[in-house]
Amino acid sequence: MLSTDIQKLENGGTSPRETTPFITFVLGGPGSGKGTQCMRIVENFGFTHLSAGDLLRHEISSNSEYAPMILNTIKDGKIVPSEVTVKLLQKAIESIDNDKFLIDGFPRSEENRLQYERIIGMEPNVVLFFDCPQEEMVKRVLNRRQGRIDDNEETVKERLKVFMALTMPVVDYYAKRGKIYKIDATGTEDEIFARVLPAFASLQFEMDYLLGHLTGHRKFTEPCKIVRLFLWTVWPS
Ligand SMILES: Nc1ncnc2c1ncn2[C@@H]1O[C@H](COP(=O)(O)OP(=O)(O)OP(=O)(O)O)[C@@H](O)[C@H]1O
Ligand SMILES: Nc1ccn([C@@H]2O[C@H](COP(=O)(O)O)[C@@H](O)[C@H]2O)c(=O)n1
Repeated sequence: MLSTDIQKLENGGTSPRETTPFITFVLGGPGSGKGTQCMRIVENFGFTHLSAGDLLRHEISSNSEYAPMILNTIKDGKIVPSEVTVKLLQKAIESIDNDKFLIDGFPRSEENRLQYERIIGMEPNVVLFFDCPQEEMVKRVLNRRQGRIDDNEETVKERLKVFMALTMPVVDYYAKRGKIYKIDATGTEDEIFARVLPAFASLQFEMDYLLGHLTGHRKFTEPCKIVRLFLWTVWPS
């Protein structure tokens, strides 16, 4: 039996949320600092952090029927089949009482993205992309020392290949749709967070409006987006 009741979800077991949550996808290569910056965004902006990698690692440690497949896929630096990852995300989103989510390390491929759209049925509101040179990412991964099975030279090489071949097309897709906030992920954690802050500051009004924390008319949504993009253009970091 799955720890996450994937089967139950396939049968429509979990009740849908009443409000549409504000979804931020967080992308970047291995070791680019996504998880580190997500923790700070959570502290400052009240998001719930859902790391796709953590959800998959949780499946391994809870010995679900998918555990051996997920373990081998992570060990090889490849991508777990999208239906598994999306069901885990769906279950988490539907069971957590918050209306703002940071979905970290997802979508890793066009297949991930399409499966998410098919099952969850909505687009992300914004996508943060942590842009980091490969040699810096490798250095950070090899210094992480948290006992991760994929933090070794061989797997990180494969993860970088997968990132360039499968994840970058997703970044390009969202860039074309005007949803990408590209963050220079070099420097100290503080310096990087100082670049993240203006992105969320410029989104605050739109988030509050969309989530019904402000009163007003729906026609304000488009002007909000224009103001947000303007602020981001003149003051990106
Ligand atoms: N700006 C930084 N400078 C140096 N080290 C950093 C910086 N930001 C994060 N790190 C460290 O680099 C390692 C990788 O960071 P983190 O886990 O946040 O990256 P990630 O993008 O979530 O990685 P992955 O996709 O592999 O899970 C961690 O050990 C973290 O403490
Ligand atoms: N959408 C995803 C996310 C992750 N994986 C697998 O987990 C590994 C670790 O992910 P992190 O985000 O914690 O770095 C990753 O290399 C993949 O093997 C996945 O398949 N799909």
